[in-house]
Amino acid sequence: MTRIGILTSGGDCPGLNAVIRGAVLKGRTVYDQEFVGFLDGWRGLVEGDAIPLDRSKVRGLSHQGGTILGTSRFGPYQGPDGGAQNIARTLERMGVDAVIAIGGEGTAAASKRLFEEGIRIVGVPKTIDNDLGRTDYTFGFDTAVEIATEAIDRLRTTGNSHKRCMVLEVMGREAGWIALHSGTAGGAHAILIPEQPESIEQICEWVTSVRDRGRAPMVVVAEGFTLPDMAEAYSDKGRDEFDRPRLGGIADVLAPMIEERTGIQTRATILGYIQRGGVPTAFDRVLATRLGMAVTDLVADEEWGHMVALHGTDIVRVGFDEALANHKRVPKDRYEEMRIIFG
Ligand SMILES: Nc1ncnc2c1ncn2[C@@H]1O[C@H](COP(=O)(O)OP(=O)(O)O)[C@@H](O)[C@H]1O
Ligand SMILES: O=P(O)(O)OC[C@H]1O[C@](O)(COP(=O)(O)O)[C@@H](O)[C@@H]1O
Ligand SMILES: [Mg+2]
Repeated sequence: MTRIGILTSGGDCPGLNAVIRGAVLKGRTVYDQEFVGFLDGWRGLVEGDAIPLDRSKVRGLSHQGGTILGTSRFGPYQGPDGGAQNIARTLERMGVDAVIAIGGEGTAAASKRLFEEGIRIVGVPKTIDNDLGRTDYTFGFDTAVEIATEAIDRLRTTGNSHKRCMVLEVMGREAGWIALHSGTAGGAHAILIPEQPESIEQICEWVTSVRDRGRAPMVVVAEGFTLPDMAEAYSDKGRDEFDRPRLGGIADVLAPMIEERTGIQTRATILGYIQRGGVPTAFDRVLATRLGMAVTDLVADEEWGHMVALHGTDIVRVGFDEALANHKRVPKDRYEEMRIIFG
């Protein structure tokens, strides 16, 4: 019997629990695999802190947001017990044969390094930003887009009543997928993403033309968006555990600029962690369950160094290196497609 340790790492998102459930149910049923769950991401692996995961533990999990295992931005090379050699010893001591790491590009980069140093590890892609390469969609993204779209719908009615310009900030550190999709679904008059700088003059031109038609302008901005004169994304919250700037707040920067230049009352809303909380959509539950089930095949086939991914409607296998080499940002033509109707 193969004993597998599962961990969830990086930012959480709806669907993580559905992956865990899918893996445990299929692994037990088809391959007679046994599971433990490492707690709080890589920390649990490094410190050998795990709980047993049997059928009863994953019951009813597919609709539950968050992760029952906890997550963190702790790194596998961190601390006196970190590093591949120590981890190999810890796994042996715990009788764990293989690791399933559910995470984004940071987790995949760490997994790749561990794999190259001999750890039997496979992955499941996770990112709410949807920017991991070689997979069409990641679970959590659809849920975030639904939540952001509902926010736009709600902001519209209050914006219309007051004839105000409403600026909604959504997540998207380096990729503007959530902004592009929710802005498109909600009929935003301008969508601002990290990949495409827009000048404040251009933004105000769109806002003014909307007002001139008697409408209340709706602007959706991703947290990683920069104006042409900004060297980096707006951050006033210090740094995260991995020493990256914590983003958030660009909407508060833009709103007074728009108000001052256009004379239109402008209000900012930062959606924040609401996008990552709560129940996953049906789409995300299905995707997460399928990915969780498929990753047990990777372990059974000993395809270490690979992760499962969505291509069209198929679940396929891709190498960590391949996924990491293709950071999936919004292509110019996808942005231009919508930009035509801004304003
Ligand atoms: N290149 C790397 N080498 C080793 N560890 C890494 C690397 N990149 C990220 N990590 C670790 O993996 C954790 C998860 O990555 P992070 O980028 O925070 O989330 P995600 O996996 O969701 O992208 C990081 O906080 C860090 O501790
Ligand atoms: O939980 P934290 O560290 O505040 O993370 C916030 C960041 O996580 C994200 O949600 C993306 O996280 P993932 O790539 O890990 O899914 C970003 O959009 C946001 O900048
Ligand atoms: Mg990341």
